Amino acid sequence: MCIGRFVFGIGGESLAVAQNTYAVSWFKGKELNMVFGLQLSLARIGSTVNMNAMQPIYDSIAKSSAFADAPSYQVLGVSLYIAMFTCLFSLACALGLAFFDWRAKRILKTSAATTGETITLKDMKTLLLSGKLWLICGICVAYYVTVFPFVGIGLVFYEMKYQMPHATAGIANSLVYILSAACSPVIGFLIDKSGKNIFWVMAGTLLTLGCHALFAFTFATPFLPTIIMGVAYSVLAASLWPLVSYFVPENQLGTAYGIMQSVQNAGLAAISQLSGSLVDNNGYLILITFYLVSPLTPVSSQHPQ
Ligand SMILES: NCCCC[C@H](N)C(=O)NCC(=O)O
Repeated sequence: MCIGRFVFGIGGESLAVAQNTYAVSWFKGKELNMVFGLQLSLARIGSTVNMNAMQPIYDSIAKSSAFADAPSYQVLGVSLYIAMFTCLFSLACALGLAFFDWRAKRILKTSAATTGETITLKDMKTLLLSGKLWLICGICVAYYVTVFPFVGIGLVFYEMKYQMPHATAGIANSLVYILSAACSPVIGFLIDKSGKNIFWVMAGTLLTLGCHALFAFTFATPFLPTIIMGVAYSVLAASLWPLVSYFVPENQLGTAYGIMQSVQNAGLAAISQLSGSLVDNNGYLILITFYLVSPLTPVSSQHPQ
C-alpha cells in the first residue's frame, strides 16, 4: 500500500507542477489568477467526488451478489479499479493537451506552451538562493498544513466536538472543497481585476486564522467557520500559486513549482503525523490551537504590495 501511495504521490504532484507551468506559459499577463482558480476548482470537484463517492461505491459492490461472500480487501480492490478510470481519463486529457500543444507549435511555429526549459546550473543556484522563492514556500507550507490535514481529520472532528451524525459531519467536512470548487474561478477573476496578489494572500490567511479561532474557542455553529474557510482557501490558492510567475524567469518555472510543492508536501507529511498524534494525546483543542498559530508564519512573512 505504501508503495502504491508513493507512486500515486509522484504522479499527482508531477501533474500539478506541469499544470502550473503550462498555465503560466499560456496565460501570463492575461487572466492568470482566474485560470489558476479554474484549475483549483476542477481539482476540488475531484476531491469532493472522491470524498463522497468512494464509500457508496464500496458499499454497493459489497452488497452485490457477485461479492456477497468476498473478503473486504477484494471489495476494496474492485472499488479502486473503478477509481482507476479517472486516472485513465486524466491520461486521455494529457494526450489531448499534447496534441494541441504540438498543433500550436506547428501552426504558430513557436515553442508554444513549452517553457523553453533550459535551466542551467547557474540559474538553479540563483533560484535556490532566492529569498522570495523561500518566502513563498514558507507561506505555502505554513498555510496548507492548516487546511489539508484539517480536512483530513475533519469528519471525526465534527462528529466529536459538535456531536454531528456521520452524514452531516461528512457534508460539513466537504464544504471547504465544495465552496472552493464553486468560488475559485470567480475569486481568481476578481484577483486579476485588482492585481494585488499579496494582499489577497494575506486576506486568505487572516480569514483562515479567524476560522480556526472560532473552531477552537467557541461552540457556535461550525458551518459558519467552515464556509468562511472554503472562501478563504480559494482566495489564498488563487493568489499564491500565480505569484511565483511574477519573479521567476520562465525557463525556471517548472523547477520553482517543483521546489514549492516539495516543500509543501514535506510539511504536509510531517504535520499530518503531528496532527494525528496531537489529537490522540492532547485532543482537538490543542490541535486547532496549533492550526491557529501556523498561519501566523505566512502573515508575518508578507509585505503589502
Ligand atoms: N491532493 C491535493 C493535491 C495538491 C496539489 C498541489 N500540491 C496543491 O496544493 N495545489 C493547490 C491546491 O490548493 O490544491
